[in-house]
Amino acid sequence: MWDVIRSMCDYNPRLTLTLDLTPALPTTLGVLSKWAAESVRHVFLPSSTFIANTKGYPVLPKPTQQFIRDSMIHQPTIILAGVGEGHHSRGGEAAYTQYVRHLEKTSPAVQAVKKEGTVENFAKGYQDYLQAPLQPLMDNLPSITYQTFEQDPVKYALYEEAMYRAFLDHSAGENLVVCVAGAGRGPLVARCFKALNRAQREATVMAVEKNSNAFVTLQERKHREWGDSVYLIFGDMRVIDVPLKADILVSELLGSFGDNELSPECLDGAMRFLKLNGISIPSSYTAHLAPLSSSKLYNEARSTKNEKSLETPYVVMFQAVNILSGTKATIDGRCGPQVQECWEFEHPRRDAVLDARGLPFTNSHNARSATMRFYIPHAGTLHGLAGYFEAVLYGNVGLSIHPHRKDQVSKDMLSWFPLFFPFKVTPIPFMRLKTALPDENRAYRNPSTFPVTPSCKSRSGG
Ligand SMILES: C[S@@+](CC[C@H](N)C(=O)[O-])C[C@H]1O[C@@H](n2cnc3c(N)ncnc32)[C@H](O)[C@@H]1O
Repeated sequence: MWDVIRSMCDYNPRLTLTLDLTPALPTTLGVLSKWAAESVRHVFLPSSTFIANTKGYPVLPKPTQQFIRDSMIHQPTIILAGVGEGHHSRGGEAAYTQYVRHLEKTSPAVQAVKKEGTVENFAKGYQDYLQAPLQPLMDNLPSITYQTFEQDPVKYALYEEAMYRAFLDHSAGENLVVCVAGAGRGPLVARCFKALNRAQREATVMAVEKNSNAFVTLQERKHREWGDSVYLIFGDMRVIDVPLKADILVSELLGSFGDNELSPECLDGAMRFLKLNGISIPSSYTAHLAPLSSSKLYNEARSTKNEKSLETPYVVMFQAVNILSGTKATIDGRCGPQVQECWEFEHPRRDAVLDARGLPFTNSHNARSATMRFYIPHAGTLHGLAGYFEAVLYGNVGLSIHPHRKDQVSKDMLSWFPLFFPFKVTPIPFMRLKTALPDENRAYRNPSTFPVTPSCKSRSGG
């Protein structure tokens, strides 16, 4: 019914919902998650929905408690009714209000926003805010963007750990050569020296950067901090030459969807800097997708009035969204898990065919496509896809924004929000239980078969 009304109103952003919690909630909470993707402004909560606890105070049944806690992230107005009707011996207006406040305070989502150092706290004010992804190859990033990157302690700690472990895998007497490709203002160079110090290894470090503004900071840091232990090389890694071949190439050219800041293309050029048995940090990265319902994000994408606004991905800190797919793969193997991997890039490419300069002849090896089949357990409307990435830096040290694995791999990492790929076609309603994505929504790189073309400003709330 809601879908019919909002479709008739052409998704007018002034249309909002009030949920009436008078009837008992369904026992399967998955059915309710769809409301997370809608503009629920009010929740109507009559005293008759409450039950009495052992001391006679009004409390809510467990499923309703969880639903209210989850909904608190959207800051709905809770309308209490019938609080003077004497349904509970220890009732009264204050008891009901205090209980609702308690649910708000103990809501994990609200607590995460209040806790310093969490992504949710860092992203305050950026929830569901659409940003164009960065294009660090085409654009020279301003200093303020590098400053935002550098606020992420987790990313740099993991890079340091990866370098440290890679250094330990070389013997102490070796004079290593490390190349930091795309060094920005130098945070990875600084971490490289920390890792060398921890591992008690010696290395010559080269830092390559094509952004003249960032290069000035590198020069200043060389002068003040690093001295002759660093060679600074200005230019595009796809064309320049470096004085030494490296054992380890360190880069951070990753986008929220893995390759969308053109890491594969840039690293193809930089592989010339590596010794035959040299390694890359990261060694690989994968892109992941899930079907997404969010009338808020869909409306935001449409509202820019730009013809291409529904043909471009956006970096977004998701809040009012619902992933439509089921959390597990189906037993018969027909449908994969809730979030599925679509493709991978590895560095260095062992199978590469290269020209005399060590560069690939074409870029066709970086083209990717994928077909995925998702299990959709509950009816809902598909507005687009959620995109995530994971990267292996070295060994079992990695980076991840995959919703199920990020906390194990790189908890509280701030650098990347997910991507939202809106669908240009009218939102697709799923009425049946088992549905796969329609065929025309498969290919990522081909604008004619996929309503989204990758354009690459910001990766997170910066
Ligand atoms: C995402 S930033 C990371 C910077 C830095 N490593 C950090 O972690 O703060 C990527 C950097 O790579 C540089 N870059 C991108 N493509 C490049 C290329 N082809 N050659 C040289 N530098 C490049 C950009 O200018 C930018 O400074």
